[in-house]
Amino acid sequence: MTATMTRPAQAASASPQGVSLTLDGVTYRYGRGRPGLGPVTLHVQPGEFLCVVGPSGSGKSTLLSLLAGFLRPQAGEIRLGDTPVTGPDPRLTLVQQEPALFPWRTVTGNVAFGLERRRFPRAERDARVQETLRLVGLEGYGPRRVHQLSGGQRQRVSLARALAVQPRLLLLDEPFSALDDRTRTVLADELLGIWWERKVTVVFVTHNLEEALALGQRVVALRGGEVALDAPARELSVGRLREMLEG
Ligand SMILES: Nc1ncnc2c1ncn2[C@@H]1O[C@H](COP(=O)(O)OP(=O)(O)OP(=O)(O)O)[C@@H](O)[C@H]1O
Repeated sequence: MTATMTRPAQAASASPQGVSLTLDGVTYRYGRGRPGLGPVTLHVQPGEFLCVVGPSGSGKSTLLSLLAGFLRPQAGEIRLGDTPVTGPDPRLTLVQQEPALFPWRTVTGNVAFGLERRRFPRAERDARVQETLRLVGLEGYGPRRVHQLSGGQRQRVSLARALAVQPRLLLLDEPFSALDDRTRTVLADELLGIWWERKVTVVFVTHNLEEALALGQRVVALRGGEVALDAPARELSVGRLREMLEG
């Protein structure tokens, strides 16, 4: 990443919309060998912005799949607030590396998708779509088709779709890695603004150590499915993180 990002100085403060996230001895095994993840114990505060880094195969995707409720841990428990996560949970949404948008729908249709599924009344749905498009800088793009958009704009739509339902936990899986450096920096900066405005809890997975340090209040590094490091971003450097991950 080339340009600098300006992180709001403080954690999201008064009455965050975000919910706390707790992993208590969470373990997931794909087969008989070593666990793909775990055991992992971790607590994320409401409104906190956590970045998760780690080399290929360290368990990042497994962690997100568990948080999203796509996988169920064989041991331990995941909780949002006080409630265990036992499957896909309406309080959280996931933004993936490749925006999985519906090409036959307009931008509005894509952003409205989650609201339709949750049976929001038409007027509220329309208002939320407009508000969310403004939030991601796509005001006026509603009638466009997805194929008329750039990669960065498509990822904005994906982010808008995730935000429109006003999640209390936002999961992001390498959301900017397919974008060029400049677009990546602009979107990362905007994500920070959105986090600040919405006060949502964020878990952001990335390979990019600079991105993790620029965005996260706190960084967790996974190695071999376990937490190798968990520290405030301000106490870390790219060099220290690299050493930890390679060591
Ligand atoms: N479907 C699967 N079947 C068997 N083992 C798997 C499966 N998916 C992941 N694993 C194993 O679980 C471990 C963690 O993988 P995971 O995909 O979570 O890592 P990752 O950090 O997301 O990697 P990457 O950055 O390459 O996406 C690895 O050892 C991997 O080989």
